[in-house]
Amino acid sequence: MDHYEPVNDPGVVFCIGHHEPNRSLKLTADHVIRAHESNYDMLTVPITTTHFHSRVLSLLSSHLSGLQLPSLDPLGTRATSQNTLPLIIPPLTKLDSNLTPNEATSQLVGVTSSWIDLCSPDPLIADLSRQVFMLEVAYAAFCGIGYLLIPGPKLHHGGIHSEGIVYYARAVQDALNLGPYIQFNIWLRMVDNPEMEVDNMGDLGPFARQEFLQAEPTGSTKTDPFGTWDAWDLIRKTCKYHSRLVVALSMPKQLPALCVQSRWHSEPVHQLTIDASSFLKNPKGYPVLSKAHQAFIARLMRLRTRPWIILCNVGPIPGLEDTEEAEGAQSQLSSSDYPSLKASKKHHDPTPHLSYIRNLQERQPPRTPIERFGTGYQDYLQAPLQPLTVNLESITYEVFEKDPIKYEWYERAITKALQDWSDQKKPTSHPDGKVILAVVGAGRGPLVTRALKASAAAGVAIDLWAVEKNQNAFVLLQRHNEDIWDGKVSLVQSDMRSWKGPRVPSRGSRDEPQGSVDETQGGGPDSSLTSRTFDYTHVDIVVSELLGSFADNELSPECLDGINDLIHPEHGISIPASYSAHMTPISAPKLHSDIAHQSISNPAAPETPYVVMLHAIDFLSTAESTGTTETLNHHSSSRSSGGTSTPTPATEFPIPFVQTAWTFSHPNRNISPPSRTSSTVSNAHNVRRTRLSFPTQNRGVCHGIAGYFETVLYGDVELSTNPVTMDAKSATMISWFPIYFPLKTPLNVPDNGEVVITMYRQTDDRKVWYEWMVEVYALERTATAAAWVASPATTGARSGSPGTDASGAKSSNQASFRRVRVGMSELHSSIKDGCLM
Ligand SMILES: C[S@@+](CC[C@H](N)C(=O)[O-])C[C@H]1O[C@@H](n2cnc3c(N)ncnc32)[C@H](O)[C@@H]1O
Repeated sequence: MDHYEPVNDPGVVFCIGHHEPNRSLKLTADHVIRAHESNYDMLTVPITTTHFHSRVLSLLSSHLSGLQLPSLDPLGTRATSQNTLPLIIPPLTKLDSNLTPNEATSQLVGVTSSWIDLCSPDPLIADLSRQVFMLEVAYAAFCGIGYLLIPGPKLHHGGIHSEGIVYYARAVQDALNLGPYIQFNIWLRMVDNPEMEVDNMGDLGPFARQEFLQAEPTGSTKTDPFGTWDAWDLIRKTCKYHSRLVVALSMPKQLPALCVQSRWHSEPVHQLTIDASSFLKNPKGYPVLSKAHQAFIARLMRLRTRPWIILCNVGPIPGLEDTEEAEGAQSQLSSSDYPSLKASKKHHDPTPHLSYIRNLQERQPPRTPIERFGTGYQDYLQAPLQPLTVNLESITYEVFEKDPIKYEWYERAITKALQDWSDQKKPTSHPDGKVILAVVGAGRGPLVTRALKASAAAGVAIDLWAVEKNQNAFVLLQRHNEDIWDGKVSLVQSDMRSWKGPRVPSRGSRDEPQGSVDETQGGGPDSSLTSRTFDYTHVDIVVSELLGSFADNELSPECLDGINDLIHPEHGISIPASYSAHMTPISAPKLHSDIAHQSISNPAAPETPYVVMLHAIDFLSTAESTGTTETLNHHSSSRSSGGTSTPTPATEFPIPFVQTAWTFSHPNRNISPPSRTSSTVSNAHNVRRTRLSFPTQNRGVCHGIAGYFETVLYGDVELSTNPVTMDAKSATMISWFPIYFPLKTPLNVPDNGEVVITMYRQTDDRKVWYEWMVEVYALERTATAAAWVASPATTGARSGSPGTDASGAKSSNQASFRRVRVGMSELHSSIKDGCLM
């Protein structure tokens, strides 16, 4: 069970900014106040002016006019001294920027020039662009600008596609050092659509010399859904997942497929820019967003760090821009778009886009119970609890006890078990015919209360025992026994593994009244107070809740082994009857970045499984159909948040492919008897290993493995944190967050590939730990079926991979595929932080 403190739901407040690309004002504190009065939270400001732009263009043009045509040298390179003759831009002058450090600066988002081309294949243009960029970053840093909006890399240069991104990334890396207090927002489109990448008058891109451009196209001219994400991935990798490097995402009029939306949802999107052209018109002519856009915004707004919304080209802020500029901007809207001022002055809204977004803020869907409960815990890494070795605090138990589902389900399971016991007329271990029920690991006693209720509901008498090793919690158990349970419970303060079992009156003395008894470790009912004699007997029903986020990671198997022999050998049952660990590979850039930074001081950080409320993640292996925006439109109401809710085809989430790693069942009738040659009991039967194959549809990066659990309490009463089954089995249960097994070095995953996870549960009879390793395969189409055909590893898998046939071979139109390993992690091990038994 996980531990976190719930906090009150603060509600969703949008932070909204205004972007005017041609803003030429010298912004002062008064302007910012004006913007606030209009209900905007912040404004963007260009770092440099058109004067600076003109100055750079004239420099370039006079430089080019004096240059010879770039030629290859005898060694075949164009990187010669002649061709790379630098052009140095002199420092900024007062006419080059309208920005002045003042009280308003902290409310401004600086925008660097979009007319540069850091990716240019022409070294002259790329270097000139780099200088412009650096001058702007340095001046923004000097002025105290905290946030910079950096237009994303230009991906298409004649026939060359996505080749210069590394130069862009290198420049950003330098900029991060130049502006040590600036957050750099790389402004990206959601998909790479070459048609959207148009050059404007004065852009440096078209000045690239023909000799550096390739005649023959190397890249596709089609839209690449993951093209801009690929560019981002390269930039942030070059910059080592820098915490001040984030995404400003431009939301297009037509949203891309859900798999692309999900990818961006997992990235650090700190700004969401919405152009006036992305709005639709409602019947009254007012700007509105489509249901799909609303759903995507709602999804982003549930993240721990909500993006700011920047409205672009939506007309002036009233009273801020001069009339000419205002008219220019407004002219983008046709006159029929809005009721004319004359016609309906009373209803005129000078900022209709802003009003709409503010209205959207009010209409944000309510948070799910787990979101409310876990506010502030999204993507927050926690070490798993070790309740076996550490005594929990009362507040921790109090948090557990707030779960609206778990205890209810336990009560149902116990009631059913008692009813079945009675219906099947099974003999009991108590001489009076009562069913002997023991809650082991009783904590502060909520399951004890539920067991008493279940007994009353089923009409089956029980002899109830509660075993707890936490001496502090035991005080409360004693108090509850007196105040709430009428002394009906026999309490045992002991580690369950050394409990000798319940004691019942000997057959001959069973008519004597039985009172409540307190038992300390190894002891029994205080028989000196009565004339009764007692015998040890079996437990009929053992109830425990010792589960962790990955089922067995809080050592439930080892604890329950300790009382295995106490459970009646024929009729005895355990609630839970079984539990299983489940997993799936994920992309989790935020978690990777946090762990990478932690590992500077703690080298074991990437070899530790963490409990974490997964939000900003993307499932790499999903069911084949990832849905469309249409689906999203139709079902925008049936949603909940992040990776923790159950996606169905009717929701906004692609369905993850989650597989079972292994299972434990209790009582375990297969434990081998203790060795005669050794005093220690072997734990070898609790070792597990698995190797599971996960098909991946879209390229991405695997940062680690998400782990979940399912448990059968009794019969059809089950609990689940598995995103695929949790809604059906135990919707709104809040007790557990998933577990996350990180990879030290993220692995790139190709389109239509496979991720294979090998995982061990290891033990040395003193502690338990996990080992994990990930391999990535590309599936190569082979000409004939004679080649070795893919046979995904599925040992231990409960179900086959989507897209694989019964034999495990990928098949499509008779084509065969060969698996080629393209990446492999090291074998990670949590042995240093293993769970002590
Ligand atoms: C996750 S808490 C559950 C507490 C309570 N049953 C509930 O559901 O709220 C697990 C409890 O088991 C206790 N525990 C763990 N291992 C134990 C052991 N070997 N013997 C006795 N108690 C144990 C812990 O001290 C803790 O109180």
